[in-house]
This record gives sequence, C-alpha cells and structure tokens, in this order.
Amino acid sequence: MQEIERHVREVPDFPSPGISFKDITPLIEDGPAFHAAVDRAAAATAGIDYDRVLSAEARGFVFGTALAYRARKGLILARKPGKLPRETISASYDLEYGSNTLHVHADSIREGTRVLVVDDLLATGGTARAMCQLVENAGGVVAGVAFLVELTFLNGRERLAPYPVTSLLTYDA
Ligand SMILES: O=P(O)(O)OC[C@H]1O[C@H](OP(=O)(O)OP(=O)(O)O)[C@H](O)[C@@H]1O
Ligand SMILES: Nc1ncnc2[nH]cnc12
Repeated sequence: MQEIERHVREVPDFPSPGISFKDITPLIEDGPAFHAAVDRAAAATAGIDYDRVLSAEARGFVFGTALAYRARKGLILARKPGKLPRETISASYDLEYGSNTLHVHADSIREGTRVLVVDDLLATGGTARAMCQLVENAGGVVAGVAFLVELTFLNGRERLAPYPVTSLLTYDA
C-alpha cells in the first residue's frame, strides 16, 4: 500500500485556505502504482454483485473507467451541468470546497439496476451521496461505494451509512 500512498501528494491551502488537497495525479502518472491501485480497488470490490459502475466527472472517471473495464461492466457517467445531450436526472450537493450538480442520462439506470458507485476520493461524502440519490431516484440499487482515498476526519462515511463503503488509503488530517 505504501507503493500507492507515496504517489499521493498533499498540497496545503488548495483550492482555498485550510484545505489539504490530496493530489492523485502523480499516482496515475506512475504506471506500476496506477496499476497496483486499480488492482487493489478491483480486489476490494470483487465480492460486490453489480451490473454497472457509476462515477463522477472528472477525477472519478479515471478509476471508474479502469474498474468497469477490468470487471467487464458498463460505465455510467455522472457529469456536471450542460454536458449530457439527452434528458437527464440530477442531484445537487455540497463538497469540501463548494457545491455542484451532477447529471446522468435518464435512461442509464433502470428499475433494479445494481450500481457500484466509484470516485477517487471521499471527503464530506456530498458527491458520492448525490450519486447514490441519482441511483435510487431512478429505481436502481446502490450495491456499494468505492474510493481510492478517504479523508476520515470529514466523516463522509457516515453520510453513506446505509451502503457498503470501501477505500484503499485513509488520511486523518
Ligand atoms: O466527498 P466530497 O466532499 O463530495 O468531495 C469529493 C469529491 O471532490 C472531488 O471532485 P471535484 O468536485 O473537486 O471535481 P473534479 O473531479 O472535477 O476535480 C473528488 O474527485 C470527489 O468527487
Ligand atoms: N482535500 C481534498 N483533496 C482532493 N480532492 C478533494 N475533494 C474534496 N476534498 C478534497
């Protein structure tokens, strides 16, 4: 796990004062470390029964795509406003440094579709919770929620309480 963790760089006061930003770009730029991280996340979610992966623009796509490809599952894109061309459903949320809205195409999640929600990082849980709401509003089932990084001091896991949550790396500050 250290091989993965040493590639996450902590950047103080980004994007605003007081935020310790966990930058995953060095991790995904390093081939063996990126490969190891995806393999670990795949192993952590291997026991979950799901039909499709749902992940959020933009960093979430990196791990959502890799996990879906590896598991031979379909990938649903949750996008920020104005990006999806057809009818959408949406959910708004707050995160550690702002607020936003995510959309998915209205026909991407059907009644009973089992969805694995994937994101790079769990902070307050606002983003992941919005994705879970999208799944449930469409009649789907949240099979699990998977992250690479979890900021435990923000208690995001509590906001996702009903769902099985996995993360590979935790930070307590
Ligand atoms: O648990 P939360 O408090 O919701 O924060 C976590 C979210 O914040 C980041 O996304 P961001 O909105 O910064 O977008 P990006 O992926 O486009 O950089 C990160 O990729 C997660 O999606
Ligand atoms: N501290 C943080 N570092 C990186 N991404 C984040 N998204 C929300 N909070 C974050």
